[in-house]
Amino acid sequence: MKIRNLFNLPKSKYDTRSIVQWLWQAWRGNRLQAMLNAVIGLLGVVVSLAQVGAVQHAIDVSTPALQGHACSPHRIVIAVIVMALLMVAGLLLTIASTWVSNILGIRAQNRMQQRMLDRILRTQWHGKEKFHSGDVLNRLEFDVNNVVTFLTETIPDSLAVLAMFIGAFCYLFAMDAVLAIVTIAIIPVFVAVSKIYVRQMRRLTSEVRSSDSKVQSLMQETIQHRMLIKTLESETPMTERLEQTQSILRHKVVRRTVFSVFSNIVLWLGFRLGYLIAFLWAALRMSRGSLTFGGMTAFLQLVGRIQGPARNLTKLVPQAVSVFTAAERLMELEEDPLDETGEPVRLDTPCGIRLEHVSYHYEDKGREILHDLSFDFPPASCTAILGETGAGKTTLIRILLALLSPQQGKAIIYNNHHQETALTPLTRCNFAYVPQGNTLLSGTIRDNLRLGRLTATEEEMREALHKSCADFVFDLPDRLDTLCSEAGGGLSEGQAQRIAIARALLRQSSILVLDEATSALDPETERQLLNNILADRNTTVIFVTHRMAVIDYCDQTLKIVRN
Ligand SMILES: Nc1ncnc2c1ncn2[C@@H]1O[C@H](COP(=O)(O)OP(=O)(O)OP(=O)(O)O)[C@@H](O)[C@H]1O
Repeated sequence: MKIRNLFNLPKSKYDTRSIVQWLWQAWRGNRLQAMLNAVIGLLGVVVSLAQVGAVQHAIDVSTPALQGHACSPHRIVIAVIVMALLMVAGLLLTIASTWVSNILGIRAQNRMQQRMLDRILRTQWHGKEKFHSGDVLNRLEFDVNNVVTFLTETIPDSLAVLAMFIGAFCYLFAMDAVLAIVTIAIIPVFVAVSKIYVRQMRRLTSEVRSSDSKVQSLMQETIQHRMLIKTLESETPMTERLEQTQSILRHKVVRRTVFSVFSNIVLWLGFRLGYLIAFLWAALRMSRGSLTFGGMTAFLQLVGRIQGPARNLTKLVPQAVSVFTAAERLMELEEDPLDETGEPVRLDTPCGIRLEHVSYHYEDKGREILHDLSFDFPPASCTAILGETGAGKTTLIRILLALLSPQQGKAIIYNNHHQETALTPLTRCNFAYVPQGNTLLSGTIRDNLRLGRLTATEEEMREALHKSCADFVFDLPDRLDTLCSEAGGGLSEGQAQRIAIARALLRQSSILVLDEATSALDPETERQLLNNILADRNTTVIFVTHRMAVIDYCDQTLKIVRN
């Protein structure tokens, strides 16, 4: 029977086999931690069962009736020393387990987050994001944590738990077979009940997870647009919206908690009942003289050591189900194909671009944004792309940068040395791009410039800043080490734009694409900047612009007309 049917999981787009394969791959990356946890867990079982034997032995050697003569203090002391050594061993194992969980745990989680983030960054892009960024963050944080904890702690711990269960059962069986069977007789009932439990818990947990994602998405978007919200005087509506979203989450958490408390009470009653039965049985045997006092103590400890693992094993099922949910949520992030990989194709400068009958429409929109467009951007030329808003200028830029590929026609990069090739992600190295708006990241100005070229020297940064009319950086108290907050916070729009242009210049690419990149500059600075950029006749420059000042500098224009 399929696992999904067994646990009544809702239909998913991934089959059980692919989820298990995905989890297996994830496990392979964290083998060391999982194995260490398993070894520590198994040693813990050995120590724990040895403790039972040691206590039994210590009590028995201290009981005169059993010894038939006065007890030897020497033997009692040795028995207690053995108990103490086993306690120390238990403590050392607990320390080792905490160390492995915390130190190696955070490493394993970081590794998986890095891998996922890298995958997301290299995924093909189709014009807009599939998931809300808050939702993606929620998955990268909680679902990754869930998967890593399950693979590196829960599964190895379960091995130890199983070993403890079997070891304690055998020990008890050797002492009293009937009692051992009575102790585990309740397990089939648990398995039957846990099926109903899992179904309900799975539904409640997935509702809580998706509400949690919504709360995080709302908070993230609110903080991101704090300025806008202030200017719209929408602080109260936004807080109220958060309260509404959170109240749904609270309601779902309450429902899940009520269900979980109820299940725990039922579980607790079952285990207590089992314990009382075991106690009664052992007490009766002791009263008849067929069980020593040490034996009675061992009995009770062993019942605990059977019931504890049994309880933990029952928890494994809902945990496994929740890991399946987490794995599916992470697999969704890896669903889209990767960009083409390989050696970047860098052509000798200057390069041009030829569009041959290019047509493009976004996947979910029927309207053709670009229709049968043919155009030549010759090497070392300067072109202005014009067009009314929404006509498709940015779409065309995305095609040049190979972020989108046309459904029809060809987009080719070429040079005067007869090199030419179709535009692909591998030809992106020939481009430097300055997008619309403020695109600086948090960190220093130097950090932002290094995104243009990691190896850029201070002198090269100075030169690029000078070319982009951003000499003001050297008048700031911390110069290149001036800290910007998110989206270049702390700088004016025009200052951020000029640093973004310097960052693009540092790429030293043969084609420079600027999307409304001078919109926040005063006419004099804009003129100076255009002169500086166009002085390099090895660079092909493409402006998307509505500004006459820019158009006047260009050799040709391309007007995109709305279809
Ligand atoms: N990811 C997308 N999915 C579907 N349609 C899109 C997507 N991105 C843009 N569009 C649509 O494509 C059309 C062209 O958009 P584009 O951003 O290229 O226009 P634009 O000329 O750059 O506009 P503006 O001057 O306002 O920036 C618009 O009608 C827009 O609604």
